[in-house]
Amino acid sequence: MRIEVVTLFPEFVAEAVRVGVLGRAIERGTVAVNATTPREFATDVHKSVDDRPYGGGPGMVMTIEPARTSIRAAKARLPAGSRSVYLAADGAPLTHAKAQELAKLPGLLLLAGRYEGVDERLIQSEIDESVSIGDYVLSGGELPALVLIDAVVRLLPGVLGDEASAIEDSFVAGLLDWPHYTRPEVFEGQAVPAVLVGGNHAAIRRWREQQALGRTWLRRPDLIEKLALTAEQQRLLKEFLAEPK
Ligand SMILES: Nc1nonc1C(=O)NC1CCNCC1
Repeated sequence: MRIEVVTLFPEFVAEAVRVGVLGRAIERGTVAVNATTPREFATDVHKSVDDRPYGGGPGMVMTIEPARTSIRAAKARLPAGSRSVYLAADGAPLTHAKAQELAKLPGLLLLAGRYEGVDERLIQSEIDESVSIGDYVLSGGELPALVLIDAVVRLLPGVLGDEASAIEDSFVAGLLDWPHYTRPEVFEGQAVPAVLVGGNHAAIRRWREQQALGRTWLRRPDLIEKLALTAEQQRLLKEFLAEPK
């Protein structure tokens, strides 16, 4: 997969993707991430990329040019069938399902905006869809682009050492994750749940599913409502809720 990020801070993106799972996926050639700036296509002496908003109001707006030239140059480096995404607070939510959908594509163009936003005509002419990583406003689209890249790349074949860890991620089942523990087995008197050190894999799977169900019910009832829980899941959840906390 090839990913082109159009951003005013290409060095930030280039540095951030060099670490961890992303960095290894790039080294292996599973994914290529290239970041470029519209500023290299700016024709005025000040290398302008923004201007004041029509209608007044605070802040600045990213102008159509040179961003459009930059986007089109990036698209020319992407394979046919690639998709262009604008990271914006008013975009559609980034979900696991969306990440799975994007992970099937041969390439992605990610536009990371700054300022109040970008000229709407640029979005209309160059962008396939807008995506948001959450209902809050950030100072730039670079962190959202990096979040999207991480969520997508970890789903590519061979990227995760143990592919099961992506498949087992509770979000695949529409649930929050279960709690994780590692050594020491007892820390300041707090022991790891006995089931996890008992070696009974069926009991461990059951406990993890029960924890995922319980935590989702407590923290994200909106997710639970979307699920058609099996009779066994309903029983596990009822048992979880009956336990003294
Ligand atoms: N939340 C967000 N998910 O994606 N992008 C988000 C965001 O806040 N973008 C900023 C909005 C204001 N202009 C600079 C970019």
